[in-house]
Amino acid sequence: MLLLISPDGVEEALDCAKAADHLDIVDVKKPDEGSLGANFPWVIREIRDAVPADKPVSATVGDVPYKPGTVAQAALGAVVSGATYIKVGLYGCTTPGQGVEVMRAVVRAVKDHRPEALVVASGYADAHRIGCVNPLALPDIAARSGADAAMLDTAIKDGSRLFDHVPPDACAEFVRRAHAAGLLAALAGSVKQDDLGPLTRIGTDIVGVRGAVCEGGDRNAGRIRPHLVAAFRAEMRRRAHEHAAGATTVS
Ligand SMILES: O=C[C@H](O)COP(=O)(O)O
Repeated sequence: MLLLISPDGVEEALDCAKAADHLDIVDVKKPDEGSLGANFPWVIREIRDAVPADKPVSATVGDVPYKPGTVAQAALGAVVSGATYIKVGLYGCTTPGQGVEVMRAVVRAVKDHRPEALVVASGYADAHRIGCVNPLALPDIAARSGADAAMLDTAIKDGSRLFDHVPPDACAEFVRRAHAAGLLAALAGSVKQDDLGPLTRIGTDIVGVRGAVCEGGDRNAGRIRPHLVAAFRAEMRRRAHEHAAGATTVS
């Protein structure tokens, strides 16, 4: 499982760079503009320059409306600025068809510019609270649009967590559908160390985290701390070994 960490700007990205050995993807966002709030192009560029070259930079394009043209242009902005994972939160899409339309436009805009960039279609585990597309529809939306990964995060950051809205069995089904379509499965949403057991067991490819690696577990007032990133990674390793040992015992 890869670890994606979301700093809110250059200063936190520098702290991520100090913990670079313990993380896999640096995800640029602007949390005060929403769960998948988009940051400025120059911030993406600065962060790209600040983190080691072998660490991919991801950028969120926003909690986007159902406006394929607008979103495609924003996605191009993110990839031109140096991001190689482009994440789109389908906030304003109420049907899978709308999600596919937006994501097809994004995939074309991104891949015309940089074919090897990865496009991530993200939905929300708490979709029922905001009226957007069902979380389990995301793998199909991603597959039909030519995206590379399906993701879930929470839209409302009020302390409720991924598993409060989409329990582990349903997340397992999400991962199964993503893998069946040849996609990566990414999960996030106030994930804590305690969630790493189930996330590992169900075969999650990427776990996205912010609050759990901020001081005080506070994604808004706390800052990302390298030692918390290291501790989170250590727990990921422990869970991975435990899971591998269990699999060996069973087989
Ligand atoms: O993409 C990951 C998100 O930023 C997760 O943030 P969170 O762990 O504070 O919910």
